Amino acid sequence: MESIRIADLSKAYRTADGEVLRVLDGISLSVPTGSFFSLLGPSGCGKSTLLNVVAGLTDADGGTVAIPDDDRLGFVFQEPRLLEWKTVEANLAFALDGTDIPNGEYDRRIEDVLTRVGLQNVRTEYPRSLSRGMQQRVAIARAFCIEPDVLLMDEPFASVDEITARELRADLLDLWRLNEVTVLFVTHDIQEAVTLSDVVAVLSPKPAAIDATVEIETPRPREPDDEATWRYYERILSLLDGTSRTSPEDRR
Ligand SMILES: Nc1ncnc2c1ncn2[C@@H]1O[C@H](COP(=O)(O)OP(=O)(O)OP(=O)(O)O)[C@@H](O)[C@H]1O
Repeated sequence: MESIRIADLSKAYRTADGEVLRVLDGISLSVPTGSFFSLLGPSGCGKSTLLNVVAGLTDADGGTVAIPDDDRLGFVFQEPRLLEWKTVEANLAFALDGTDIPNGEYDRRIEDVLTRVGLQNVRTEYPRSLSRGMQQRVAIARAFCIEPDVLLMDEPFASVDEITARELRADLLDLWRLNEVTVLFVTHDIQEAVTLSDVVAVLSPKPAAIDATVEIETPRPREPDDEATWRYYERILSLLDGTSRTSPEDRR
């Protein structure tokens, strides 16, 4: 079963000086239901554009994205994007308002998810009184409180320190397992992709095409300095560098 099917997606932007900037070039991929699937590529290659097209926030020029009609989508971006004038619990309730989840369930869901990410004590705080890492934790809780079928994440840990990022990655994996959600995760960090993912799709520089998909087969939890993690790291780095020929095993 698959949750997201992308076929032959293309996209170009027109720059301020009228030039055409081709960003996506015939992207096709299939994201299995319940998998943790990463899109990895160099800065500026078109990862966010691809995720935004999947999210329906940007129109493609060609190709299709298919997600089952009744699937609920959640988002987490690099910035927490919390509503500053609402408390933590009100931010989560606002996300729930956008769904058909009955009001009577809000309290339990908010309490559950905040407890899971260790934020039950800041339920009535405003975002400004929280650290950046805690704000991003709230953003993750907000995404999970609606119990999404598909979660789209755009470099969610790129703007927090590495210690916090490690904690957040562990929390994310716990929530992913518990909720059986399909995650499509954008990153340019190879170790992050390897430690988290079932599958890493390696994108070429823009216009982005899928250069290879690599299945990460080692059991979790995976540490950044595990030998197996390093082996995958080297393999993916060489794919990104283009220093090694893509093996038939990688090119699917
Ligand atoms: N609305 C837009 N209009 C014109 N050009 C754009 C627009 N959005 C993105 N671009 C350009 O398209 C290219 C791909 O951008 P995108 O943000 O999708 O890449 P990315 O891989 O996510 O980059 P990063 O890793 O740096 O976030 C970049 O050159 C960017 O400047």
